[in-house]
Amino acid sequence: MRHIKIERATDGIATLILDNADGRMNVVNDAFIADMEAVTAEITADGSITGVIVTSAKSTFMAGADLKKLAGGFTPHEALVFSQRASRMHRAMETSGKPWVAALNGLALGGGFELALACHYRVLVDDPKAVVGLPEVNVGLLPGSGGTVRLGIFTGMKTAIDLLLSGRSVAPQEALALGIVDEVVSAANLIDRARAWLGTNPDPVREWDKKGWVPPHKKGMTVPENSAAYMMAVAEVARKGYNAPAPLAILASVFEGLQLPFDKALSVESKYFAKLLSGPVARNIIRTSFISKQAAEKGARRPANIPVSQVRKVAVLGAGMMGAGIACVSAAAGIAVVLLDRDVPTAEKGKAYTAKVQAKLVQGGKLDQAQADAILARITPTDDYALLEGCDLVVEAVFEDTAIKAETTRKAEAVLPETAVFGSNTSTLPIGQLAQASQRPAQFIGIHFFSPVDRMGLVEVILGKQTSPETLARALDFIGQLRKTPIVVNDSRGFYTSRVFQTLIHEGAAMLNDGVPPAVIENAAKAIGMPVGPLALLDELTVDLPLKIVEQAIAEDGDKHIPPAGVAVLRKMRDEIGRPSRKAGGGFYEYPEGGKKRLWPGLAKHFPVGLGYDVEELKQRFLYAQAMETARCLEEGVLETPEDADLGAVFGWGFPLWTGGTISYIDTVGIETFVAESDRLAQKHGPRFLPSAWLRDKASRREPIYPAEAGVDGTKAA
Ligand SMILES: NC(=O)c1ccc[n+]([C@@H]2O[C@H](COP(=O)([O-])OP(=O)(O)OC[C@H]3O[C@@H](n4cnc5c(N)ncnc54)[C@H](O)[C@@H]3O)[C@@H](O)[C@H]2O)c1
Repeated sequence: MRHIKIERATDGIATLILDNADGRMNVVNDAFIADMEAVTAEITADGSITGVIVTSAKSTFMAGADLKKLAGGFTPHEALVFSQRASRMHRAMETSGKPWVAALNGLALGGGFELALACHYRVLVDDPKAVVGLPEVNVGLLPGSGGTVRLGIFTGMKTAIDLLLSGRSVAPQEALALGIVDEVVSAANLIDRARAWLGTNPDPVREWDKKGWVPPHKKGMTVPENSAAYMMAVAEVARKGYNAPAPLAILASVFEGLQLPFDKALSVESKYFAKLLSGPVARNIIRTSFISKQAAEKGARRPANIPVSQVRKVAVLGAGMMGAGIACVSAAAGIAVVLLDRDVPTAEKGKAYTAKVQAKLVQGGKLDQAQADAILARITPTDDYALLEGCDLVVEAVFEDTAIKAETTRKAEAVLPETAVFGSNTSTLPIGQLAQASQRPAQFIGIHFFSPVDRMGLVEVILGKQTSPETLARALDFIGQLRKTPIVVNDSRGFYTSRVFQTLIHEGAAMLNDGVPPAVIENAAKAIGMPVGPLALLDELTVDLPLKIVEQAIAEDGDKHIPPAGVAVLRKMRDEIGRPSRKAGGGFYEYPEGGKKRLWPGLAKHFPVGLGYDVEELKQRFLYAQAMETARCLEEGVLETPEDADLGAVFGWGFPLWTGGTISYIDTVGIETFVAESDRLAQKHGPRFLPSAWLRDKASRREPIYPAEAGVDGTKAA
């Protein structure tokens, strides 16, 4: 047995020690299930064994399912077989005729906690890191090996729904209060307490396996608090506008499970699980937010054969909003930071941002004061370029102005070591253009952070034509030190994220011109899962910024991918109406002092509401506009991989995770449908939706953009 060790004691108690031979954590996969089936059969047949303790040799108990396996592509039948087998594994433990106790020595999540729930008793170590929970909803799934059924019985509908729909991790004391673990004890006492409970001669037959057991909510809808909790949860799911099918499947599985005989309930749960696992949403979420993300973080795009480097001293030029954030995350990663601005008070103000962030972490118990002080002490605010001596890498974050950026580049290079990498945090200016000011264009690169830097995990790396592979490797090593997720794109106007993101706001503005009520526009964007509506976004950005970008693009290459009607709306807001932004006192919204922002009623006069609109088509326009522009980026070589496209979309500008990202969205819709629907939208709304020959060609060959038939780890689908 490779993943489970069995120790037999003279008192008849067998201890199973989970110890995944292939990885850092215990996970549920075929190999583990096979081991567990064999060991359970052995225990059941062995009359000398009187009780079983399950614990782990790792620092955690068990993390859950092997996500690589789950993303591998399942048919509905394969998914059903997988779920039923895992369910049977737990049932075999539960009905072995011996009492089982889970001695949870660390975190137990997902499949790990389902295994614990299948034991007759659970003892959890009293350690803040030893959280328990069923987070499957976060990957578009439900716990499919008894989790929804047992949790429903243990806690009742309301708590089960709360835990399953939030997917939250529960700390030991709360787990005890909720009754999902039976004891919380110190690490030293864990096994003794498990053993002591077995010593009390517990009944190995669960109540639901006894004759005459009535499911707790057999009366179903007639139990008022049960049906009320269910209906309120359904309404809440609708209100939040979830697009993934998992929440509704979870609700149905718990609700129906509480009304059925136990094994029937498990089989219903398996069916819901199979539907989710064989559908595209779970696959998309897992692929982007786990598999591609981890690959990017482990250096998927890092040029090989270049020694791994480490930044010890970084210069951040410009201590404004972005520079302050970049200094903060660099110092927190243990890097010495020179934070330079035009004058010392401004640089000091930038440093104060780190003090504020660290103070919050100390307050929340995430950091102690000495650590916070050490982080702050790493930042040296200055206006003196001489201090840049010895910096391995620079991130320039001064105003978005080519001349100012050129001046800071020249001044910095005069002092920096010959080998230093120069990264610009520009969001729109082509890297090739900025590199003209550099004496060392091979060492010049775009390192584009997102705001707020300390909370946004993505960094878009932009390669100029002359950027060397070594510079790319060193930039990626730096991003790795900051524990952020990189994507790598090639130079062009707006690169990838800024270029595609603007299509959302221009589409929203065009809708206003079409006569769609502003509230409907905002709600349509939120209904697909965008975090903020386009009009609210425009108010935050100020209409000047997208206008400047689009006007330049139109002047240079007559951009046909931006709706002219949307551009006209932005111009009108700025030039005629005089409401360019929130900062300027108001834009599409008004911001009453002390009150909540609300859409500005004057919009109705300037943009009269038309006769009709189709909300589904509005949603489609938002999704298609962004997906189409991403496809163009891939076709033009701005993007090199669909993985970079999806990571940038989801983690850069908040494209809804349920889609997996803009390219996964096209593949999920189906490339032929995407092209046909785009043609329809183009006819109705303009050439920005027209598919290119490249897309049409793929559609004619029914060739998805992600490599066909390959699992996400490169293996053939199971
Ligand atoms: N704001 C965002 O969300 C965001 C996101 C990604 C990238 N960016 C890019 O990051 C850069 C900075 O943006 P920001 O939002 O932090 O701007 P900001 O206006 O908040 O900060 C810019 C800072 O640069 C300083 N500065 C200006 N000229 C200087 C000079 N000659 N020498 C030294 N310091 C100088 C200013 O004093 C100011 O503190 C821009 O290129 C912007 O496009 C911004």
